[in-house]
Amino acid sequence: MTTTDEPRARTELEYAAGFGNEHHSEAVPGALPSGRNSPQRAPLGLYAEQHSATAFTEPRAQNRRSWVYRIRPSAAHPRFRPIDAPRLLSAPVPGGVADPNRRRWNAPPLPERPADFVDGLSTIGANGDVLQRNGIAIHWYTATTSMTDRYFADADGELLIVPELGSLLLHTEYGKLFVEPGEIAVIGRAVRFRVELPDGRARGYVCENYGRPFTLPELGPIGANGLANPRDFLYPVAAYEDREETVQVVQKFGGRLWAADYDHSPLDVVAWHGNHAAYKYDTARFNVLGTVSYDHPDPSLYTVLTSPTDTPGQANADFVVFAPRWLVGEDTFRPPYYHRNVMSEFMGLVKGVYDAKAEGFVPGGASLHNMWSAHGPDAETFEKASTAELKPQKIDDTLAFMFETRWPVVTTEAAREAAHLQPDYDSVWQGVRRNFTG
Ligand SMILES: O=C(O)Cc1cc(O)ccc1O
Ligand SMILES: [Fe+2]
Repeated sequence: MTTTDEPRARTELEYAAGFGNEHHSEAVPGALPSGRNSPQRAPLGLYAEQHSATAFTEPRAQNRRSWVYRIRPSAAHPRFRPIDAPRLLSAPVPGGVADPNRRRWNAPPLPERPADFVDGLSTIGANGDVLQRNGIAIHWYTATTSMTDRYFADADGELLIVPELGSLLLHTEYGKLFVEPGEIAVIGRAVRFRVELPDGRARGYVCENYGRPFTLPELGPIGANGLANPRDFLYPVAAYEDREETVQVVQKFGGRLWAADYDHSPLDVVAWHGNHAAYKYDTARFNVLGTVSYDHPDPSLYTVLTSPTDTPGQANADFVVFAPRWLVGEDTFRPPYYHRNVMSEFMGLVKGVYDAKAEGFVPGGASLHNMWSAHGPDAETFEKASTAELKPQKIDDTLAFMFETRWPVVTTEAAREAAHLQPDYDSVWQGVRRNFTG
């Protein structure tokens, strides 16, 4: 197999910066036609092809499409056949239960048998409808082998990947992304890729977004800067595989996996331009804003990316990070308040301790507080935070995140029966004392 650049040290990969920019990149000089997208004959004998991630007619501010110049048009492939993937499910979840109970899981174990990124996808829950292009699915991935002769594409949604353990080298149609815990990657809908595991094993979370592509939230009165700044989103530069041998291409389509044997690599894009691709973001770059007076602001202030719906403010999914930050609120209960929320909240932990839970919410684990389910600090956290001296305090060495969504997350049987489900999550609030002095 020949590639444009053999695996290089992680830090040496090149990127192009800017969220949603009209990026352009060529792995071979002259591969990108100038002045038009589809010349009579594309340069270097390449085929021109458009990838439309939004309807042709969507407003400019939303429109996502890229032009790629590849060795063979994507159309050159044989028939797809369905393959089994019993743990990778879609909405509506078969046998799923919309459950008001709060759930918490420990980290899932890594597979004992070799499993690549696709084999290791296991669905926790989903909402909406995969065929209606609304809702999300939430998966864990646990992988112990790299994808070498196998490629994946998700026609059902874009993939927001949150690594918790081990780095990922994502070889995509648009080039390579190296992503490690603390960073996130988004693979655009239907972008073909394969996942290499530089550390030999990997675990993390995936939000499969069936709805509108993730975008940056509006900033309103915050102003022109802040939260996740557009220039910190990094896109790959073109890098192609020129490979003429049998490989398997797996696509997720309509909630099932389908496979076809190609006689070449689908990562044969020599040049591209556009704004539909894959990108990564380092959460350490998140400009955390908070109170400098009193009270605990709502966590929407920590939104990195949002997938909007037609109802303003009601996200299909928000991706929110609880990153290191200073707490300075005066006369304030500083951790997350007790609350009930019509939106549903799935949380994961990449590292450290989350400030609402003294213990039990562990890296690689997860919690689900569905629509209106009452939650908030555990007993120990309340005791400490309600009596602490309110000096400026740095929350450090931690990264929790939330996928917040307008519909309840319907859990899979596998998630409800998992050995790593904590049996008695409710008890974390049992010790909350009665303090009423009447
Ligand atoms: O439940 C959670 O821990 C997430 C959360 C955090 C916060 O700071 C305020 C509200 C909220 O739902
Ligand atoms: Fe919450």
